[in-house]
Amino acid sequence: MSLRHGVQQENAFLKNVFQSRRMYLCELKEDDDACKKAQQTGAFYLFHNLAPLLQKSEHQYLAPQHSLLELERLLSKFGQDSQILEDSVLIGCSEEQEAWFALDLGLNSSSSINASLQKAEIETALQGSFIKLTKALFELNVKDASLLSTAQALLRWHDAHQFCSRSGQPTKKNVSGSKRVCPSNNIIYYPQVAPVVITLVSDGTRCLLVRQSSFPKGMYSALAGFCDIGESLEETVRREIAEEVGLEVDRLHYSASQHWPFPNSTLMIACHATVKPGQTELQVNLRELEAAAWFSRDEVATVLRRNNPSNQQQSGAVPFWLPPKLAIAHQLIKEWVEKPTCSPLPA
Ligand SMILES: NC(=O)c1ccc[n+]([C@@H]2O[C@H](COP(=O)([O-])OP(=O)(O)OC[C@H]3O[C@@H](n4cnc5c(N)ncnc54)[C@H](O)[C@@H]3O)[C@@H](O)[C@H]2O)c1
Ligand SMILES: [Mg+2]
Repeated sequence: MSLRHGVQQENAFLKNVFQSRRMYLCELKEDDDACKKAQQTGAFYLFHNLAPLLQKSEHQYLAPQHSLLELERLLSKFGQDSQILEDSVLIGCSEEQEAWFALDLGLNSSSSINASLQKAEIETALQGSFIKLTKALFELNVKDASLLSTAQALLRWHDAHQFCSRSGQPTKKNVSGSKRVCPSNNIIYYPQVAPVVITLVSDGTRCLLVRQSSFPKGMYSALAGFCDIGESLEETVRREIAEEVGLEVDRLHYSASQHWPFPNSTLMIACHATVKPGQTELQVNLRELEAAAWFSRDEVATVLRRNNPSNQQQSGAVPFWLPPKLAIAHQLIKEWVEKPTCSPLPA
């Protein structure tokens, strides 16, 4: 077998695995019986008031999985019936089609008659701790960070959408948690995503970094803003940049996107934008930003190389730091530093 043929076969195999995983997830989302069956052999990630159960291992957190049987034993140990399991949501599946679910033991949902379980007691029983995602996200591996972010967003959405906004009646979740339905009028509610554009603005030689007062001390990032209803992404980019720093965008191009769990789960759409040389004077909107400034490629490259606030405090040499690797702002900034001459598309 030639090398090329071998690579083609492997690619075809990977494509099949990906395809069958997608099809399986699609079936579980819509088919309540299939999803209930998948719970029997599936794995559960646990939360308490939207904080995931984690175990500390050396320099990172691990997210333990539990089987349905283990959960039923846990609930019975605490004198709870297993009705709370109906609140679990489907968050993904393995290549071997083991379905993954998330369940919050601390939220009092309408479908659960159980009082929320005591956090400390569960932590002791499961040898872990419920840790806020804001604290743990950057110490998780990429797969767990993504799964737990999705899980938290879905659990939060269900917790906040238990009643129909038309009839006021309780809505009912399907088994997978991909929707809720109002039994009195059949209105279907689907989990919502708020789109946000995040843009790294450049004048060709420098990039614009900004600070909000809510950012950790010393951290600068790219400029971000929520899409208004009726806007295209391009319109949002132009409006946000005009509103926050008073600049006019010349060209922009799309880079990548990311689900972001903070503060309430958004879809971050990342772009690069350029302004015309000579039109770089900033009018910083101090209601939105604490500071905004142009930084040279060398300054940004230096900070990227040693991007850890504590390192910088020790040396005292670098006055600011950038978002961590997992954040799409970091990727945008890295792209700009590494590909200074990438040609922008017309907006
Ligand atoms: N992943 C990353 O790298 C990264 C980097 C920077 C910012 N962010 C995220 O981008 C998001 C938006 O940035 P921003 O705060 O500059 O946005 P912004 O400039 O639009 O300002 C926020 C304000 O927009 C209004 N708003 C409009 N629609 C909203 C909605 N659906 N939800 C909440 N507020 C809404 C509110 O008044 C809010 O105070 C933040 O949630 C932040 O966490 C992510
Ligand atoms: Mg903003």
